[in-house]
Amino acid sequence: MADLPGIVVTGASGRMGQMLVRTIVASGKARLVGAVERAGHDWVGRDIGAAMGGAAIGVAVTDDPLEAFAKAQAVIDFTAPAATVEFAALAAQARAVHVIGTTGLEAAHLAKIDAAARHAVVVRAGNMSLGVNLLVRLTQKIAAALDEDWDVEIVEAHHRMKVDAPSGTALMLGRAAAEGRGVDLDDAMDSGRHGITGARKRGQIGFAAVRGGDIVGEHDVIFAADGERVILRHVATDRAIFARGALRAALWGQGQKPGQYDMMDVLGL
Ligand SMILES: NC(=O)c1ccc[n+]([C@@H]2O[C@H](COP(=O)([O-])OP(=O)(O)OC[C@H]3O[C@@H](n4cnc5c(N)ncnc54)[C@H](O)[C@@H]3O)[C@@H](O)[C@H]2O)c1
Ligand SMILES: O=C(O)C1=N[C@H](C(=O)O)CCC1
Repeated sequence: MADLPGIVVTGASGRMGQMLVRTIVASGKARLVGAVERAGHDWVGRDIGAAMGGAAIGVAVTDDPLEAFAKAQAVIDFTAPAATVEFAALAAQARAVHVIGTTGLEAAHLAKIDAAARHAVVVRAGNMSLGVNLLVRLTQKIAAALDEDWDVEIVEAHHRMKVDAPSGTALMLGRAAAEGRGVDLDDAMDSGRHGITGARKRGQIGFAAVRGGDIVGEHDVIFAADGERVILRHVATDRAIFARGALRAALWGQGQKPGQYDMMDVLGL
């Protein structure tokens, strides 16, 4: 047991944080050695198992990430952009693999993560599920096979608490479609249409976001031409798919060279 890689979960009280704690503890492949929450959170100081409403598991929630990371071989981080940037520097300092599931990261955040990845292994993906990563590959292949007579639209739906749009997954799918077409997503992207938009421009990749209820995550990639449509769809019904992917990434990252990786590397897709 003591030989198993030790993992710290950040944002441990969150929707994904709690799912990760359960997944790691049940896995038999890793040990939970730390649970981090933001300073002032009322779970700080409590046993994470008890705080989640179950039996105590001997890991107290802390607001001191560096102290927690120093004991770990990996950090799994599904929090928020500002926190993830801070954790990237600290995980690199502790030489722990940093698995980043946080979405909504902008260029300035990504630059700091790149800097951390010069010293440590970082695995980052907007979606850690096997199904979505397969869908990304399929999207790229279909986009490469079809010309711009086929309009690409990405429609995503998530729960009412989600704070970023388009979703990280939608951006992965959009990037895959752009790559397949040999264009830059920044040039082709059309997101958040409203008002008198004018007709759709040829070659655009459109994004639309639905937010409501407890939707875990749904993504359609629509290729629409005159007279026919091809629709690729992924429906997540359980956050465990993301947590399993993240744990797999944390284990895969052990012994890899410093650098930035994604779930395609982990899954060998
Ligand atoms: N990549 C994937 O597969 C995947 C899957 C699901 C969710 N996500 C992303 O993961 C992130 C979290 O999603 P969620 O639904 O769990 O959100 P959530 O709001 O339920 O949880 C986020 C947690 O992070 C904590 N946090 C924020 N700042 C912190 C800090 N400085 N230190 C420690 N903890 C801090 C919050 O207190 C909260 O408990 C989002 O960006 C979401 O889009 C990614
Ligand atoms: O619940 C979320 O938030 C999710 N975020 C990721 C995204 O932005 O694509 C993955 C799906 C769930």
